Amino acid sequence: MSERSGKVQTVLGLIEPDQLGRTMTHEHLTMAFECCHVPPAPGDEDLATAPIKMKNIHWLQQNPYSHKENLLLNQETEAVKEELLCYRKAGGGTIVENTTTGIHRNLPVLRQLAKDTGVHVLAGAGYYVDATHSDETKKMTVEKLTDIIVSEVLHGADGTDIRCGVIGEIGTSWPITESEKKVLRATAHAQTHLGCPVIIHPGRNKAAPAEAIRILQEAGGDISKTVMSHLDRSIFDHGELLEFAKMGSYLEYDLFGTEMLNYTFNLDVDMPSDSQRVQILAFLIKEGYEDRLLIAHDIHTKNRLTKYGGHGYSHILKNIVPKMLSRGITQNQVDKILIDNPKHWLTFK
Ligand SMILES: CCC(=O)NCCS(=O)(=O)O
Repeated sequence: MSERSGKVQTVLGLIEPDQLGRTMTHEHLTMAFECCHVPPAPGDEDLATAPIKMKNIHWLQQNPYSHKENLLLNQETEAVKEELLCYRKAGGGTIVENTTTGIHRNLPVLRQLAKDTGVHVLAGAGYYVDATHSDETKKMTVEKLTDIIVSEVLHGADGTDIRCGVIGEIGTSWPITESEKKVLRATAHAQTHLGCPVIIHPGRNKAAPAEAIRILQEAGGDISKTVMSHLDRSIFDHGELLEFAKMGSYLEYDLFGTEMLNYTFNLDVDMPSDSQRVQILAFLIKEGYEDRLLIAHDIHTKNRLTKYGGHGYSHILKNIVPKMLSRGITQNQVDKILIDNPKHWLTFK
């Protein structure tokens, strides 16, 4: 048994699982997303370079990835700190910060935010999608990748002594690349060694979540302690969703607050509204999955912050929970989704 067994590892050290409280299992507090810039539509070039102003907010919400400055959440630490204080006031306890290598993880900033706000923050080990893997990363063996991920959890990451409390978000594209497959196998090996929580970012295809789970499974990963993120934009057919749910991972709806007409990363996808997300949660609860559901906002661009007219980190607590209750989801089920399920996922075996 390790010192982590039965505990949760935050950026300020180990805590008891009961200390977590209400938990957003997929957020970013500081990161940069230049890797995923989408050129603006013809005619929108001026909007894409204009300073962020009230009159441009709607365009920004519809085209968040076409404005380079909007992709730099790491410039907004003061605003994020204010938001975390509001999150605490609204009853929030913990944030799982999913920034991994490739999108500018900054552990000292996470530690300072946790100290300044009293919100428990967990950091993520491992690597984002292939497009951000360095040449050095791409050349690594599964064994080397495993050693690095294990060390990020046991000793600290990025040259600091700040330890990660989850592996992920581990990035995958569609189709999953060879480098991403190695990282998935290393994730499974590290999880076997550590007994820790894992969280996966699937490629933008309905087959992507199951394929990532199969690779983890074949490498010995513990799927019952693994979260599949971004199901909001991945699997739409209810039958296919239930087939995926049977594989046994946690099912995460983590794009609450994102309502856009054209999802520029995949124009075939109609991004659901928050009301539709609540309907899907109610459906999965009816089908017996209330112990496997997790929710979050996945804030990763400036426009999602209240400073820029966005919904902020408290949207779920302030607006979505009342909506869930009004749609027949019970308080006990809400508490499972926000408190009990995150607690079980985040506790080391
Ligand atoms: C780093 C943040 C991230 O990957 N968010 C997911 C966005 S999406 O793929 O669901 O559009």
